Parts: sequence; structure tokens; C-alpha cells
Amino acid sequence: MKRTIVLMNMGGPNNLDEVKVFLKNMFNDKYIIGAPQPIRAMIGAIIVSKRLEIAKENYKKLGGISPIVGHTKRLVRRFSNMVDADVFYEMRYTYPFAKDILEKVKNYDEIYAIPMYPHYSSTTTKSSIEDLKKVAKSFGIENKIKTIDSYYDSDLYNKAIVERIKEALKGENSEDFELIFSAHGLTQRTINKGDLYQKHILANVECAKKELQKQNINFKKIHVAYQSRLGPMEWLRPYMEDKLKEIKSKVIVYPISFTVDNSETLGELVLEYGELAHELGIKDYRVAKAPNHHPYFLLNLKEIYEEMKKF
Ligand SMILES: C=CC1=C(C)c2cc3[nH]c(cc4nc(cc5[nH]c(cc1n2)c(C)c5CCC(=O)O)C(CCC(=O)O)=C4C)c(C)c3C=C
Ligand SMILES: [Fe+2]
Ligand SMILES: [Fe+2]
Repeated sequence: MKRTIVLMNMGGPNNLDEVKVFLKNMFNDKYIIGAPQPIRAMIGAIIVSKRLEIAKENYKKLGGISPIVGHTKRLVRRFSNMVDADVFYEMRYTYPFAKDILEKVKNYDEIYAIPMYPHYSSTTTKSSIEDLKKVAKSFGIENKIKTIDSYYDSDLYNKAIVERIKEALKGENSEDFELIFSAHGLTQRTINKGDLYQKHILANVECAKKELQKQNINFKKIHVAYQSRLGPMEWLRPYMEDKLKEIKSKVIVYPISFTVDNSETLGELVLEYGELAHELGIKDYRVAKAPNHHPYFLLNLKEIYEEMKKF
């Protein structure tokens, strides 16, 4: 039996020229912009032209490449050593796309597609799975694909989160800190249509809090806020910039939406909100790492794969 695992993520520019490709593909996704064609293409083109230069400047500050690329490659390398399958990754909006990877793995017997999104959202998980299955169908291999929807509630996943929070504490007393779980935002409109994302985020926060309690790690206060808002619509609240104004002490921000660090964690949380925190007089502002290649997260992925094999 020849098995392969394909880790699915959103992607991010591999170089500055790809910023346009990334944004174009994202804003041409019906799960991101709900309007039918050709209206979607028109709205997409407007957003891309407005966003392109700002986004390019942001990626320039990160060395001209999204951190998501290196982190994903490293995860693939480490995970490959732990499983009886060849591991690949594919991205929704940048190379390598589903078609590039399925071309490589089409002769395997079973293809285990694991989303790098721990929470289910139409804009991420559903979009990636549907895209992968559509391409698989065109190759005549759709019955080889196995997927899962979410894993934010797994013990190992939450243990990885707590380890990252402990790293950010650097041995200092947690009771001197407030903790903000910062989630990537989503429009309220998407939530109103029944998207599970916010429910999953809040349930994830509860799981992480339980693990913190188990380990007797107590914070002054624990908050949830949403980052990465874009455009004039109403997004999930509270917004991160409002939340930071409430913070009275030292603070640790944990990027709860992401399995690997990316432009939203290293660019937005560290650089942009770091500057805002400084302006607001927050003396100690720390951003915890995403799970990345933490051993608990790798074990979590292995557990997910072993469970998927049973079905
Ligand atoms: C309408 C716009 C967007 C929705 C809805 C959205 C949902 C969503 N996104 C992620 C994860 C990531 N998003 C990233 C970047 C990013 N996201 C949007 C817009 C929406 N996201 C934009 C325009 C960008 C590009 C950066 C920018 O211009 O500010 C990334 C980072 C990719 C990288 O390059 O590293 C991630 C990861 C989730 C989880 C989510 C909904 C659940
Ligand atoms: Fe996003
Ligand atoms: Fe952002």
C-alpha cells in the first residue's frame, strides 16, 4: 500500500512578484468573495489594486517571502521522518497548487489531505478541500482522497499551544501577564451564513485554558480578539487594536488561528501591533510562536493521520 500525506494551506508569496498572484487567487475564490462571476472578478480586481502596494511593502519587511513557506517546508521534512507515507504540501493561492502535487502523487493508493487549519471555515478548509477534490476528479483519483475538517480540540494540539505560551513567558511569573488569544478575523456576514469558524475558535480557547489550568499556569486576565481586518465591512469583534487599548500590564499574544507562523503573525502581530503596543505604553509585549514544528504538533499530525487510516 503506497500512501501519501498532503498538508493543505493557504499559501503566501514565495517572492515579491508572487504577491499579486496570491492576492488575485484569493480574491477570485468564491468562498472569500461571495458574488457570482463576472461581478466577483470585478470586485477582486478592485481589492487587489487597492491592496497590492501595501501588501508588497509588508512582505518586503519580511524579506520578500512569506514565512509560511519555510515553516511549511520544515514541517513536511520533520513529519516525513515520523510516518509510513511520503509527505507533500500544497497551497490554495500560490505554488505548489493542488494540480502540481496531485500530478506527483496520482499513482499512490491513498492520499491523506490534512488541512493546516485547525478550525473549520468555508473560507479556508472548505475552499481547500473542495479545490483539491475538484482537481482530483479531473485526474480520476477523487476516491483516493481522505480528509478531515478540524482538530482544534485535540489534546496534543492544545499541549503544543501551551508549550509555545510557556516559551514566551521565558520562566517569568504568568500572573504578571495578560494573555490575548488573537484569531484571524472573518466578516460577520460569513458567520451569519453559518460558518463554524468563530465557534471553533472560542472552543479552542476553552481547550487551551483547560490545559493552562491543568499545568497551574494562571494569567491576570485572558482575552480573545480578532486581527487582519480588511475593507469597510463589519468583521468579528473585538478588534485587536481595541483590545490592546484595554491592556493594563505585560502581555502575551498567542496567534490561535494558525498552525505555522506567517505574514499575519510575524508582520501584523509582531511588527504592526508591536508598534501600537509601544505607542499605547505597553511595556512588555510578546508574541508567542505558532505550533510550527513543535514535537507535540508533529505528534498531533501523526495521531490525525493514524486515525484517518482507520476509516
Ligand atoms: C476577505 C478577506 C479574507 C478572509 C475572509 C480571510 C480569511 C482567513 N485567512 C486566514 C489565514 C491567513 N490569511 C493570510 C493573509 C491574508 N488574508 C487576507 C484576507 C482574508 N483572509 C489577505 C488580504 C491576506 C494577505 C496579507 C495582507 O494583504 O494583509 C495569511 C498569511 C499568508 C502569508 O503570506 O503568510 C494567512 C495564514 C484564515 C485562517 C482565515 C479564516 C478563517
Ligand atoms: Fe486571511
Ligand atoms: Fe493582515
